[in-house]
Amino acid sequence: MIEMQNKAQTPKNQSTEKKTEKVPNIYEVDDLNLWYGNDQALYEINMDIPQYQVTAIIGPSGCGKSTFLKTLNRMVEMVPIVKTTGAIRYGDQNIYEDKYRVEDLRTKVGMVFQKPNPFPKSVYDNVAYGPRIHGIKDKKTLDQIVEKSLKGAAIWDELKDRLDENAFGLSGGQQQRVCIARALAVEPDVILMDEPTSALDPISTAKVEELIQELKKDYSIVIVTHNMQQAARISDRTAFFLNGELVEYQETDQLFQNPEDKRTEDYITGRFG
Ligand SMILES: Nc1ncnc2c1ncn2[C@@H]1O[C@H](COP(=O)(O)OP(=O)(O)OP(=O)(O)O)[C@@H](O)[C@H]1O
Repeated sequence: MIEMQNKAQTPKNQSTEKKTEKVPNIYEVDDLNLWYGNDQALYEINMDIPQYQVTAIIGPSGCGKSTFLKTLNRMVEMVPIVKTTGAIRYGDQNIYEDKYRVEDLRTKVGMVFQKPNPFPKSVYDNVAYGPRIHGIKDKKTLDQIVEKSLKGAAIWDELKDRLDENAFGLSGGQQQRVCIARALAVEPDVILMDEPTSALDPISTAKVEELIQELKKDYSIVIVTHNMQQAARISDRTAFFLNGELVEYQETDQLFQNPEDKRTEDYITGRFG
């Protein structure tokens, strides 16, 4: 557990008191190891991820950032040669236990990828996709979900008159916010983001960063980023990975201003990576 200003004890959408309390964790990662075939990509990762905060994962290319992110929704298992040991607790359950239903996890954990990946469908159908899969057919309910999700992704005003247009016709920044709306539409608890702004221009990047700050009131966010300035701007806690190890995990200000590990210092001062 982490001592810091609490934003998490209150239910969603309620104002939060500023007081120092323990922040509950959304995930607790215990001794996680991961191999692709014989190659180990993650080593003994222990990490508590706090609820209703932004947790950034930084580190040089190939250090295991995306792999780690994809362990949090078990998407990493889509690679058949993957093997893991250890545990990731979500709530009171280990999501790597045989009996855990991965479908349950998928409704609670949304994911946004590096390149905007809308479906070749209308804006409306992109956002309504998840709810429809979950059996919602009523048009009025779907209309409400689409509006709420696009508002949540700060793109309703831009798109409310273009809901029938193909999402492929939108700008990259708009596409990415539609993808965020698509993730929000199934009302997840967590949003995993894998370099969500690396394909965007600076203005769209600023919009998505602003949006992330809004979203953390209602969602727990874990974001992989190559961009250290971005991690410093938007995250509450930052984890520095190197060669598959979690070298340092701190409150973001502390990690960037006063890192404990020499390797972290070398990385954030640009000595490698
Ligand atoms: N599908 C896969 N099959 C085999 N090895 C993989 C696979 N995906 C990743 N790896 C290996 O696992 C290690 C970690 O890769 P990962 O993509 O998680 O790193 P990363 O830090 O996200 O890198 P980048 O910043 O370049 O995206 C690398 O050595 C990579 O080659």
